[in-house]
Amino acid sequence: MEKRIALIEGDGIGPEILAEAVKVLRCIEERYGHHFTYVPVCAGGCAIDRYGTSLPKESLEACLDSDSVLLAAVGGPKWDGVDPSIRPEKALLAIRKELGLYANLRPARIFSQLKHASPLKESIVEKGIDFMVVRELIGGVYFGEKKTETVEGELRASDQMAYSEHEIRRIAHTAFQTARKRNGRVISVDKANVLDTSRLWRKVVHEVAQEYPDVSCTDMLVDNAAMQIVKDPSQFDVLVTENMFGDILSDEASMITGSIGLIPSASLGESRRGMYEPIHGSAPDIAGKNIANPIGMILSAGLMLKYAFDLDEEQKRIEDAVEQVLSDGYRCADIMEEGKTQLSCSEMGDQIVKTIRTMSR
Ligand SMILES: NC(=O)C1=CN([C@@H]2O[C@H](COP(=O)(O)OP(=O)(O)OC[C@H]3O[C@@H](n4cnc5c(N)ncnc54)[C@H](O)[C@@H]3O)[C@@H](O)[C@H]2O)C=CC1
Ligand SMILES: CC(C)CC(=O)C(=O)O
Ligand SMILES: [Mg+2]
Repeated sequence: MEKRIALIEGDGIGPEILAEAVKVLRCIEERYGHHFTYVPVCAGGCAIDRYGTSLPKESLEACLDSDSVLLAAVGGPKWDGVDPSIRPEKALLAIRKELGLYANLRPARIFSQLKHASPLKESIVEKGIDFMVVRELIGGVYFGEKKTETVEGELRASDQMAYSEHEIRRIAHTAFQTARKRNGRVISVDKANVLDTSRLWRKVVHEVAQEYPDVSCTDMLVDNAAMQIVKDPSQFDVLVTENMFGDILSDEASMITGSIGLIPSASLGESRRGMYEPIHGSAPDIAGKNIANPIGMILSAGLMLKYAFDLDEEQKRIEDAVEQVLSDGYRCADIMEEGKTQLSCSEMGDQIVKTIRTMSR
């Protein structure tokens, strides 16, 4: 199989973790006889430094010309002072929007080997943590009109939060279809006691629910959802929500599995071309030290093989190798426990590659 993969390493730990994902992909190519062409794409803070803008036209075109995009992370304090219109994060938002990637699937599943890495009590973890956050990705407050103006002698800023029915309907379908392949339970999270956007969200989700009589659908207010995720995560199967709530709740959900560094994501739209990205950011506090956990990035590459290229067996091989490495007692610093062997970012990549090579097909 021949495929073009746009690689966006971005900033902070981005280059370190993406290098490990590419190592793993090259190993998969070798073992399964595929041929992937890797196209480095400059976006984020590094593009501001080089070209004066976080998403040069050529970079967006390279993403549009690819079969899939693999993105590490963008941003960092170095660019906090730049004009908001060219911030590193703007590049990420623009790629998602231009590629029409309205659905961001963020799994929250605890590896059995990492039960002690969860900050939750053992009695809660034992009940199980395995749910999917289905986050709307190209609407809501991140994309609404922004304004900072002087009103009556003081600055006033506003960000508009808006949703149209079709934007809610399509993500609701994604959630119900996802639930059908899982345990048939959708919890829709909103703030319908306060927000008009949430009241519309609820109405449309309920309409779509009628088309999926085999899937249960309940509503939960977002403040309660934030609490329920730590109180009893086993109640969730598919959690569907709007863009900002999903951004926040998925970071929370990641931590109860041990670390944000473990969680991959798939950003999908109508076309086959999606973007695959770990859910964390550029982690400037640990950048350049070779200590970041590359597992979320590597599992994102795995999701790309499955969703973009239908390479289910290859994806499974990567996931199995990650589990094997954890069973063998290897850990990165973020999930390190007594009695285990601590690996650097690049050593973790090497160990996963070595394990893929030694596993029988
Ligand atoms: N998709 C993206 O490109 C995203 C970019 N960002 C940007 O990243 C920058 C930093 O944001 P923060 O709020 O600090 O969030 P962050 O997710 O980068 O880091 C939060 C904490 O998690 C740790 N962490 C993150 N990934 C890790 C990994 N793979 N292994 C071990 N530890 C890891 C970091 O060291 C830090 O302590 C900001 O500029 C932000 O805008 C934030 C979220 C998503
Ligand atoms: C950096 C942002 C644009 C969004 C974010 O935090 C995320 O998608 O996880
Ligand atoms: Mg986030």
